[in-house]
Amino acid sequence: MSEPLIQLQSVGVRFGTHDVLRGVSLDIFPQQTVAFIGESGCGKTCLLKLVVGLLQPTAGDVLFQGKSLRSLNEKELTAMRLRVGFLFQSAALFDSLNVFDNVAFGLKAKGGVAEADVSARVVERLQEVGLPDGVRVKMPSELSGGMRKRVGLARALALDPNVMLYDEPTTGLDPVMTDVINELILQTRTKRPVTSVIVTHEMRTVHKVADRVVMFYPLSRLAEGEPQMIYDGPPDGLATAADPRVRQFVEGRAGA
Ligand SMILES: Nc1ncnc2c1ncn2[C@@H]1O[C@H](COP(=O)(O)OP(=O)(O)OP(=O)(O)O)[C@@H](O)[C@H]1O
Repeated sequence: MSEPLIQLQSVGVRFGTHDVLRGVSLDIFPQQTVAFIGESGCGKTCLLKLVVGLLQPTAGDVLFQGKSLRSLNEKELTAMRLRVGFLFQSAALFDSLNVFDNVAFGLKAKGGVAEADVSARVVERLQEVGLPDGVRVKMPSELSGGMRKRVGLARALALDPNVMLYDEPTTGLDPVMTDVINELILQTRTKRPVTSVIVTHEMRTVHKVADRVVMFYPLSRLAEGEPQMIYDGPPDGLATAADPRVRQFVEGRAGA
């Protein structure tokens, strides 16, 4: 197997006296699509933030291509982040910019791309996520939730990222739009050699797009020393997982 792209080594995260993650070790390999699942508050979003250095671990280390994020200076960290696309739950568009400028934002900020090339790239990405041409001049407030998600995805893809991070990409969408976004996530990974990490509550999304699932358990409900990762395997192994907490979760039953 190739070298891991992202490595978490005995990572811990604590806010004040509140321990959120403890002793999490995980290797993510190039072109994997990994889904992080687990009940609310178990630290999934913190894990995404750790991967791009938006959150510093209070213990252990996070490595990107074998290099500790701690060892990167601000310039190197920025260069690394430019290789990572995000799609947040709210799509996080700039409300004062139209769709074109939202999608172009990263390209312009990065610099060194000719105006005509920026335009061509924006048009291409909007087409890729299935948005009609006319959407370019619309403001985010004029768009439906599903369209905002698509614009968010187009924006994330504009920089041709090596890594895509999705934080609950289908939460709050109707079943049809959920399917559209799942398809787009799939399409994104079949079109390019991208490594994806998806935080989601939606089992349909897990089954449709992930090739690996990691389930986390809230530290507050674990005994000292018990591992926080309670499943690491393919989606089709979830229903028959040895750990009853995993089966309970995927069946949507409340745990103990
Ligand atoms: N900046 C912060 N300061 C203090 N506490 C924080 C901070 N960020 C996260 N937390 C706490 O860490 C815990 C885990 O948060 P996180 O958002 O990673 O959970 P999650 O598993 O993604 O939850 P959800 O599924 O509800 O989004 C929560 O208890 C949260 O309140």
